[in-house]
Formats: sequence, structure tokens, C-alpha cells
Amino acid sequence: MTSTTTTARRTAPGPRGVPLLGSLGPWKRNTAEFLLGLQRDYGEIVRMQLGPFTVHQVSDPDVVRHVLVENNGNYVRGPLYEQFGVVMGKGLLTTDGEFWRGHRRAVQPVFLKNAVNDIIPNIIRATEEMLQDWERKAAAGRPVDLMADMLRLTLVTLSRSLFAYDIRPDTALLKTIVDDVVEVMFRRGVPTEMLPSWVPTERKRKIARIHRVFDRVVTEVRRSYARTGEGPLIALMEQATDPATGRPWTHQQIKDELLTVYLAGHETTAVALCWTLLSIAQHPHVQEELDAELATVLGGALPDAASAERLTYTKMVVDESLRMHPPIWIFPRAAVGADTLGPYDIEPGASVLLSPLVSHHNPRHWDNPLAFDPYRFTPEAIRERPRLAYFPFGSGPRQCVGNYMALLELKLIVAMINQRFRISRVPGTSLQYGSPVISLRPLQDVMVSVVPRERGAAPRAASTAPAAGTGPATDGTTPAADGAAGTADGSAGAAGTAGEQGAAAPAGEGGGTPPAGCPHHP
Ligand code: HEM
Repeated sequence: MTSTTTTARRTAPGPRGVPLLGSLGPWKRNTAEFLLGLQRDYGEIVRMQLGPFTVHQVSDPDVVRHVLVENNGNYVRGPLYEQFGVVMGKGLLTTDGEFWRGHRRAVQPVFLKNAVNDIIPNIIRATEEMLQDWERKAAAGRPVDLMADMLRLTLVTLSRSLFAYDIRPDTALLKTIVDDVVEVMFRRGVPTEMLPSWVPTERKRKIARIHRVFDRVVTEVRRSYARTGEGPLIALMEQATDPATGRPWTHQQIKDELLTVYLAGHETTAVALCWTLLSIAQHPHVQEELDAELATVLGGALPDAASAERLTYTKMVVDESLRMHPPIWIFPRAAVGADTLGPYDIEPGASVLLSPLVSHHNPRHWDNPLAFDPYRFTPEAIRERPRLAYFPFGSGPRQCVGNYMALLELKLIVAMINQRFRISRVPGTSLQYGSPVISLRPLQDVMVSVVPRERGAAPRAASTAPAAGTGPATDGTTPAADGAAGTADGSAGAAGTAGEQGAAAPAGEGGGTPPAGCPHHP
């Protein structure tokens, strides 16, 4: 697939839309349903008009690979990413070319597979703190706001691990700031935005508040680093130089990148944790198999780097959760020059939309895509699938820099919570995506009850672990199950790598293409 100058243009199929607006109406009403419907009705390469933008949704794995990997040089962030810049300035997520390359090189070392094991003590400490709070809530019969707790947990872990900064006093404030970030980046086009730039508006007030808060955080992080020399990522940022000027990064560069990592790194992982824990609670056979692995691999001990490697079923559960509920469920690119997507031509400037959610529900590669089945991620099953049928972390040079960190956190936190607690959804709590804007977080608060499995038996450090098989008893309360489980295909083994993988075939709940909102949870 290379650039083409053919005169007879081959245009991908897609909805006609209405004059001027194109398909903006159905896009705004329910974006997830609309995009899933496009794949169902038009196939794996679909052309649509969204106001002034010509957009191609691609879910054919070969074409996804073409855009993200093989011809990635022809694709930049583009206009659909511009709104991120309002908050994140010029950071890894929002820039391209040499500027991006220099920054990626500078921060990459702390995110490499071997380096991320250093954060294990921080993951364990923050999770322990949360679980102690859960003990108190359980004893008092109080429910837990799962998404809020996961956000706090991932934020505290990230901040301590990368910046050696205790962000706990700010977590409540930062939760409202993250809500503001989403709002100011995506609620544009309201009439007040047409006013002259000097007129104060609610949106401008919120943008100013976001920057005030992050100015303070970055100043405190830098001061603390100057005092202690601690924090592996802030250390790299303080030592980095700009390849264009040879000068150290400016305060603004450090602030933009710090903000990018805080925002990109904690909410995504929290969303993934939330869906993974709920999926386990809804599938008793998954819970049972997970319990068996935790007992065999960990005994009653806390996980460490070595035992985490052996949590192969836990990893498969996480992989399947990231398939069904990919936290970053769409992301765009813009073509610099003309190109072909499969058999179709696209013009310079055309936007391309990659959707892990749509690709991960493509019935050509995922049998019964609505069934939750961790056995889709055995090494054999992965080998049978095209790699880019699955890309929760993107792919190619712009693949998520934090993917190993996220997977490590997910595995350890899921293991620690399940060693100690049973979770069940408080009746009446509904789970819907709604029209998600950035991440696929549940639309409403998710209230769960947490019940300790074995009172008074907190896991020991790994060095004091007993022989396998003597771990926590599996006599916890039965979790709520509001959907039949997908059946496993029986093959066992380690899960695949971060990022991209390939397909297997269970049977179970639902089937076909998912409907509106969150298709899996009533
Ligand atoms: C389950 C958790 C996570 C998911 C699903 C996720 C997903 C993604 C995806 C899909 C992209 C690629 C976007 C694109 O190509 O346009 C991305 C990029 C990025 N992610 Fe993550 N992410 C997660 C966790 C993290 C963590 C823990 C960090 C940092 C601590 C992080 C930092 C970043 C950054 C800085 C980028 C931009 C990379 C670049 O363009 O060079 N993410 N992430």
C-alpha cells in the first residue's frame, strides 16, 4: 500500500449523512453505537463526513497496521487531536516529528519493561492502604465507589513511582480537575466560545484553574526533586536537553510533559481496573480459576516481580478485559499525503479513526465478541489472530509509552484485591458507557460492596510465602453475576504481549455486533 496518483478514485463505502453536518448527528447521539454500526453495515474501512472533516474508520487489522506501523510516517496527530493541546500543551500526546521524538527518547527509559519492576513496592503500598480502608468500610457495611477508589489508587501510585511526590492531599481536587479537562477539551462550539477572546467564559475559567493547579504541582515536584534527587521520571526531565537548542528543558516543557503523563497514565489504568474487577465479579468461573492461580502461585504472599511473571491466568483476564472495554477506545490520525487504505484512496488531510473498541468486537476475528473469555489470550489463540485485531495500547512508534507499567499495575492490583476481597455490584447500579469522550469509563458511579475473604489474614511479603496451594481460602461470598460466562476453549498457558495480539473462539453470552452504550452490562 503506497501513495497513489490514480485518476479514478476508489472511495470507501459509508453513510451519506446530511448536507454540511454529514454524520455528526448519529456521532453525537451515541458515538460507540454509531461506530460499531458502521463496521456492521459498511465493513472494515468506512468513509464518513463529520462536519468539515472527512474521516475513515478502519478496523481491518492489515490496514490498522499500515496506518500505525508500516506507513506511520504519513500519519500525524491531526486536527482531531488539537483539543488535547488546550490542556496538555506540547507534550508526547500532542506533538509529532523531531520534537516528539526527542521527548519520547528522553522519558522512555523509566517505562522499559525491566525498569518498571522498580515500581512494584509503590503499587503494593498504595493498594495495601486502599485495602485497609476497604476493611473499615466492609466492617461498617459501607459500599465502595469503585471508580473513585481506582482513580485515587492509580494516581497515588503513578505520582510516587515516577515523581516521588505524595499527591494524596490533592486527589479530591484532581478528580474535579480531570472532569474539567474532559469538559474543556470536548465541549466546544457552544455560543459563548464565539465571543471575543477577552470575554471571560466558564470554559476559560476552568482552563485557567487546571493550569493553576498543575503549575503548583509541577513546582512542588521540581522543588522536591531539587531537595531529594528522587523520582525517576522527574530526574530524566530535569536532565533532558532539547535536541534543537541543546538547552535543558524549560519549565513549560517539563510542565506539559508532567501533565501529559499524569493525565494519560492514571485514568486509563483506573478505567481498566474498574472493568476488570467488575467482569471477574460477574463471571464466577473466572473468579474460581483466578482464585486457584492466586493460591498456587502466591500462596498467601504478596506478589513480587518473579511471582507476577507467573500470574498467567490473571494476565489473560486483564487482556480480555482490555479487549471488551478498551479504556482508550478511539484515537485519530491525519494523512499528510495521499495514500491507499486497502483498496480505497484517501486524500491529503483526510482523518483516519482507529477504534480499539470496534476492532475488538470485529466478528471476523472475535467469535461471539460479547462473551467474556480469557482463553482468547492463550499463546496459541494469540498466534492464530492477526496481531492488530487487538491494540488496546495502540501500536508502532506511538504505542503507549506506559503499557508495561499499566499491565504490571493491573496484574498486581487485581491479584491483591482478589486475594483479600469479594466484590459485588450494589443492586440498582447501572453500567453504561453513554457517549464516552476520551476514556471508556462507566457513565455513573459504580458502587460495590466489598467483603473480606479471610478476616485478619493479610498476605505476607513474598520472601515469607508458604508452599504453593496454601493461599487464601476460596470461600468468599458469591459475586453478583448478571451475565452467563463465555466458555473456555480449554487450552492453558501464558498470556501475550502488551499491545497487539490475535483470536480464539468461545461461546457464551450475546453474540454478533454489540448494541448501544456498554453492550455487556444492563
Ligand atoms: C490501561 C492503561 C492504558 C491504556 C489503555 C493506554 C492507551 C494508550 C493508547 C491507545 C495510546 C496511543 C494513542 C495514539 O496512538 O494516538 C497511548 C499513548 C500514550 N500513553 Fe497510554 N495507556 C494506558 C496507560 C498509560 C500509562 C500508565 C501511562 C504513563 C504513566 C501512559 C502514557 C501515555 C503517553 C505519554 C502516550 C503518548 C505516547 C506517544 O505518543 O509517544 N499510558 N496510551
